[in-house]
Amino acid sequence: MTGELLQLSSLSGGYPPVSVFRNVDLTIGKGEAVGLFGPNGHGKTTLLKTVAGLIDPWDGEIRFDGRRLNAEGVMAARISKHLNYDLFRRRRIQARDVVRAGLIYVMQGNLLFPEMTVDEVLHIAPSASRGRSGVSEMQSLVRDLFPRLRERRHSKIRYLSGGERQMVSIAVGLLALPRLLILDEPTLGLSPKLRLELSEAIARIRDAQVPLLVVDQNVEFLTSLVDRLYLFDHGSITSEIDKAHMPSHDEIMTMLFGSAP
Ligand SMILES: Nc1ncnc2c1ncn2[C@@H]1O[C@H](COP(=O)(O)OP(=O)(O)OP(=O)(O)O)[C@@H](O)[C@H]1O
Repeated sequence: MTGELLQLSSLSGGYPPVSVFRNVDLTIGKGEAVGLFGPNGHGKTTLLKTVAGLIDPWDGEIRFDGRRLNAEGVMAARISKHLNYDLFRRRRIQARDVVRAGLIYVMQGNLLFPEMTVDEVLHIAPSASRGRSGVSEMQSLVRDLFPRLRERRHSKIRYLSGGERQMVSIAVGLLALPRLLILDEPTLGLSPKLRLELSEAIARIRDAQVPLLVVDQNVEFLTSLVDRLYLFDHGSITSEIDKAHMPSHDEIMTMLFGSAP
């Protein structure tokens, strides 16, 4: 394995019995920032949740730093729709193992504990990085990136704006000392000013050498951020584009939809 951090090979999955993505081949090299762009509802989040160990893959391979994270073989059909599949069949991938390996997924929609304060949430985050060095450096990067969180440190999560919650979510991901940080729609639903603030913070995370996989609907943000961009359509990767050959917004729209809107 040469320099690959994440390697997905012929990965397929979905919500049984509905297939959502199929035969996905995707790699992220050490130190790389990679983007995934495509229409809504075509399976990007389902793919990311599968890589994060939240959903069992149906077929294919997830390798992280050369180590296989999912069990070998093809997932058999579900025996009964009335039974909890997880109760009688071993999971094919464990979210706990994925996190311990350093693959950290910041979900879409800021799923945080609403009754906890910012400080409380940020203090439990480093437990995922037990025994690894670099926590204080990461804490200092987080303080630099999101000074607003210091001002809001005694506030409960439920009282934060959408942008502030997104900052907390990304901060939690960083404090877990990711070897790869996956961000799912980090700028979704934010005002233009906050979107810019978040985009700049994510560019600084890239500059701090944290490998990234980012899904976002803002294609200009993605193309300026990443070393490589994958286009994703109807559950499959349709193109892989290098930074040196990055198309314009209109060209990407034409590649995906046949014409720019
Ligand atoms: N928990 C679920 N159970 C069953 N189907 C689901 C579930 N979550 C999502 N889906 C379906 O899976 C398909 C892919 O959704 P997914 O959220 O992965 O797409 P997406 O490309 O990330 O879109 P978006 O950008 O809107 O989140 C959609 O048809 C969606 O309705």
